[in-house]
Amino acid sequence: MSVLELDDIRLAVPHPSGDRTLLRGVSLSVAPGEALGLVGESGSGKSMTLRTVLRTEPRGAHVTGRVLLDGRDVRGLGTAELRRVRAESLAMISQDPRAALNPLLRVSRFLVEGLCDARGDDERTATRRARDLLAQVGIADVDRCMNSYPHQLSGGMLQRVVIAAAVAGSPRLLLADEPTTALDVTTQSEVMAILDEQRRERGMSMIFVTHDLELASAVCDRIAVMYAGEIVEISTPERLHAAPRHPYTRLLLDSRPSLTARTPVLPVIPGRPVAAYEVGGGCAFAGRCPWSEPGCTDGEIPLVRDGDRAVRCAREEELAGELAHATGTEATA
Ligand SMILES: Nc1ncnc2c1ncn2[C@@H]1O[C@H](COP(=O)(O)OP(=O)(O)OP(=O)(O)O)[C@@H](O)[C@H]1O
Repeated sequence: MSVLELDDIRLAVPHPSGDRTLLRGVSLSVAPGEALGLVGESGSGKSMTLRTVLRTEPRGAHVTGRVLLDGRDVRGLGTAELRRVRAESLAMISQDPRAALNPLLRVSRFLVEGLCDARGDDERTATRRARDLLAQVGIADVDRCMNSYPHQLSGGMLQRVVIAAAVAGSPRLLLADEPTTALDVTTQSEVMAILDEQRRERGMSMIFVTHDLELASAVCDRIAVMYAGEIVEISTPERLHAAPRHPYTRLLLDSRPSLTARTPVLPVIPGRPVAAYEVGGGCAFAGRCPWSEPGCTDGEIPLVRDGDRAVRCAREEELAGELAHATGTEATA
């Protein structure tokens, strides 16, 4: 059974000019121990998807569809049960570790109180565990870290503290929303390696939200590509790179900077990203797609599954070969 299954999640928020759709039927699953990358441009709905799992969507949002965590629909849980499920089964790591820590508490208090609450540890046991956890996430000077207030630590150190707290109870599912985006490049790779190592050692599943297709490909078993509030392609990193099936994925791959090809200007995807609420009939990407035809703007285009892959493109069969071999020719500067 999947650790997480999202089944046709639709989300709309109230707006003075009428409800605005932000998610248009997101379906995905995460297997035990699996890391799923959720990739797409800014505003495509990646963070909002995670928020439906945590049930922290904007106030007044209308949500339909099912969020099954180990087979139980978290959308139907009462407050007390939701709190218990969140504490036992889910952990969130966001871009800004400072938001997760109380600025008035030393790291030791943050970790020890968390461990006492979550596991019922006494203070001595929790302190010993907190120190072990900090060592496991690569903190060299554990004493100094335990005695520090958040403002005395670097972003990289703080994110390690947040990772230590997140993995402490070995939750079933880690939700990581751009956990390294705010860090410098060297710290980014160290923190990412620690997160990856801790997750694998504890057999935890993860949804990893990022703009960075390469980073997601390095640490995830499968990648789901989002566009305008829906998933347009799911695949393994290897197959996604070798043979993307959706034009948007192809153009995302083409718009990566290359260290070897000398291009005077970086190729970009033509046009601007479309918000979910702006999408009419047919394919949301049709207006920017070099391969679109008049038929692409009609009706609803389903996400068609094929083993561990899935694609939402009306021309998927015709384009399969072409998308696999196109190399940046369709992206424009
Ligand atoms: N509280 C809110 N109320 C209304 N709309 C919101 C709210 N938060 C986000 N949105 C809108 O929802 C859409 C999806 O946002 P979301 O944060 O999920 O995107 P994202 O793919 O995670 O982008 P980014 O990579 O920039 O974080 C965007 O159009 C955004 O403007």
